[in-house]
Amino acid sequence: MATEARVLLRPVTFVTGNAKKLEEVRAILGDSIPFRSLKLDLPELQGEPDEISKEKARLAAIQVNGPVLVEDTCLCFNALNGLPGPYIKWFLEKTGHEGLNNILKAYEDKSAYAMCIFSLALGPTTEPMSFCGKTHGKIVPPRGPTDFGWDPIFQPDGHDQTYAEMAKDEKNRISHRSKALALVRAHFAEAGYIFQIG
Ligand SMILES: O=c1nc[nH]c2c1ncn2[C@H]1C[C@H](O)[C@@H](COP(=O)(O)OP(=O)(O)OP(=O)(O)O)O1
Ligand SMILES: [Mg+2]
Repeated sequence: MATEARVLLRPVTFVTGNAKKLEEVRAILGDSIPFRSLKLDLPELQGEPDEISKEKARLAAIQVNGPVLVEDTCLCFNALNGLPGPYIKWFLEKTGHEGLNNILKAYEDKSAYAMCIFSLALGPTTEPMSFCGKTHGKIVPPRGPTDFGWDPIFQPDGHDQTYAEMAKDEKNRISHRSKALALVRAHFAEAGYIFQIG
């Protein structure tokens, strides 16, 4: 059955307040999906990661009044059943890399996963869709440049470097963000959106 083509009159706006995320999204997507970016620090609810991301998309779609893409990133410690999860931003700000390592000193299990949930809303009245990517690894004492969040303390499985130590294109090949964006691209390929951008 042919998918109904949907015409988008505007490029998708990727809304984020985080310049490093935007840099990675640009590098990963290239020109596969026409998008522009908008810097807004959207309020984030408490709750399950999928709902937090969808709610960001709803708020962004109202502000932009057009198609939007947002994402919410979690860092989940298995010893803590997934926490800090969506609250990693505040844990990182208040306790730093050292504090995050110290929390896990109480546990033998240092395993963790990085998770990105992108949410796409085609407009202010359509229900957002989510796309989730995960990369498994472990929490280690910080190594490498400190210019992006918790990258220095996350070492993905099968690698001996932290995200921070890796070359950018290597991180982008294996990251939670690129896995989620592969699903976003597949959705765009299947949904048959047509961009009529004047
Ligand atoms: O690949 C990553 N490698 C290392 N650190 C990362 C990564 N991706 C997000 N992060 C940090 C940013 C923030 O401290 C927290 C997620 O919080 P999160 O709300 O998703 O990000 P944000 O508020 O900075 O930007 P946004 O305006 O898109 O919500 O983890
Ligand atoms: Mg945020």
